[in-house]
Amino acid sequence: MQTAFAKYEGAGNDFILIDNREGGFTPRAELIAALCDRHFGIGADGLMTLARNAEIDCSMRYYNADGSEGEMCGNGARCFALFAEHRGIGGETKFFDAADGLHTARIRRLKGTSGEIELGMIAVREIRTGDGWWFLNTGVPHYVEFVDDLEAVDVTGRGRAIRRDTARFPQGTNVNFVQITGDGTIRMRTYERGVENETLACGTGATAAAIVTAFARQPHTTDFRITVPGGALAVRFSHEQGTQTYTDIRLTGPARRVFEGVFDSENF
Ligand SMILES: N[C@H](CCC[C@H](N)C(=O)O)C(=O)O
Repeated sequence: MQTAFAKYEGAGNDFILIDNREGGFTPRAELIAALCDRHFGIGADGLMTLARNAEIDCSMRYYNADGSEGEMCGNGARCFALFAEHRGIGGETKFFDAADGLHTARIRRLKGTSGEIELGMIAVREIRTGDGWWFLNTGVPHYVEFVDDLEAVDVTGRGRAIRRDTARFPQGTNVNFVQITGDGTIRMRTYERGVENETLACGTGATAAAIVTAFARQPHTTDFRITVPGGALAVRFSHEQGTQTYTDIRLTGPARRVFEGVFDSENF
């Protein structure tokens, strides 16, 4: 069967988007893994489907490059909102759900096939702390550790070991290494669960890193600029001092359509 797709990226985190309003695409794990393969497929960190929703603009479902389902993807959801815009779905603010709950995304700027998208994230109400690490859920699980020299970190090696530490993190975890560069400015690198490698950016990871930086190091800062290998993201939120609750979390950053095409599932 022939299926139309579009390829998007957000700060170098790249995705295959499928408009599945007619329901013709069945998201089988092996097919998704084959499509995301960078040598034998289209190549992507993940795949998202857009489906109808009777109450809001549409529904997003996210699958990692290995075919596993993730509850949420911050960069993916910004690309998803731009994809919805390109398909004429919803207004300037899009309302959609992902497996972690309801989201809004505001299209802040459009230029050619690119845009700047501000995405509402689910609230964070709990941060676990261990010896030199923090763990929280910003839609998917994230481990955060501060480092002095980001370039020197073996992100893949250390990321893989922490990701597989199911005694501490039963559902596995994404792993973020964060270097603080100033008040409200950080740099980070992420090892992604489900991609099983370092990626160029991670939106839920940037959100987790900003919140942990505020929680552990900069209690009065609520607005962060985050530099990642693939670009820059911004995160801001509301916070009541002395609590672990972070609400009105907004992730802002770029999204871009790179190309469109058609694949034949029989070839995969
Ligand atoms: N790249 C994504 C995260 C994908 C989540 C996935 N790696 C998982 O934990 O299942 C982001 O921008 O937030």
